[in-house]
Amino acid sequence: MRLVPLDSAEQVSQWSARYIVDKINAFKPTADKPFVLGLPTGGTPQKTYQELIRLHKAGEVSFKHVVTFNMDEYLGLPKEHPESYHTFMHENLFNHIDIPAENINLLDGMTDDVDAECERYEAKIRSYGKIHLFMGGVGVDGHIAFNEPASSLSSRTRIKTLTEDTLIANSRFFNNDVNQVPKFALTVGVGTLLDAEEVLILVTGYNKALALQACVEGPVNHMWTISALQMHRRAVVVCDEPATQELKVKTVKYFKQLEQNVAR
Ligand SMILES: O=P(O)(O)OC[C@H]1O[C@](O)(CO)[C@@H](O)[C@@H]1O
Repeated sequence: MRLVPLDSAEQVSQWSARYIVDKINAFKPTADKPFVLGLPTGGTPQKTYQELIRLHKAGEVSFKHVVTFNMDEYLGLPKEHPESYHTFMHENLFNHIDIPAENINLLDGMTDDVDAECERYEAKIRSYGKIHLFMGGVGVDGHIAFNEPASSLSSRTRIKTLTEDTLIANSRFFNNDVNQVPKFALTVGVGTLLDAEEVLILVTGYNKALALQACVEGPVNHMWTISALQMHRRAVVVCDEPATQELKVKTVKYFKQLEQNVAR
């Protein structure tokens, strides 16, 4: 695992956007060989999306030959709902870049056949071979995508019941009313994430400190599904200073030294 400890959330967004842009450009994507990018929603990646838009407008990157797969979607929210992840992604990124509509993939939260929808999504990912880079965040309960505590670490795309922690955390997007937050979501599995060539996780804020500790220092454990990253050959975790609060001083120091020496 590569941990990149930065000072602020601002730096995390700049670092991650630059990382993604460099990956896309180094890949030299074409119509026949698109770059396949996995994407999250939530508060954490919003500034990264703003920075990606800025870099796109500055002519530093094109998304013409980028195919995206979002990691999850609430069950029962129509696409047009202001808090659907479909709306979030269009407002925060897709409407501002040159990605063709047909290259955008999101789970259908209004499906009447959950199993078929999840299988369709997995098959669509397989049709591209693999996801080259999957960006994500982490929940306060350590979830990666919506893989809540006790999710199988080899799970595939499926329906999950959201935990109380997640409902409370996400109620800020639903008038602070926990009853308005959908109770279920469709989400890629931990196994789906681990299949990506590379996983990039953004962790910001003191409320994510325990999740970061579980990710970096804890045992691989289905109660903190973010810890499954320890099984991945190319996992990059970028965090701000408040998120490191629960890490050992020695751990942070070591990873900072690695970043200075750029030998991993
Ligand atoms: O960034 P936030 O809003 O804290 O959300 C944490 C994570 O939970 C999710 O909303 C659920 O998948 C992710 O999209 C996000 O990375």
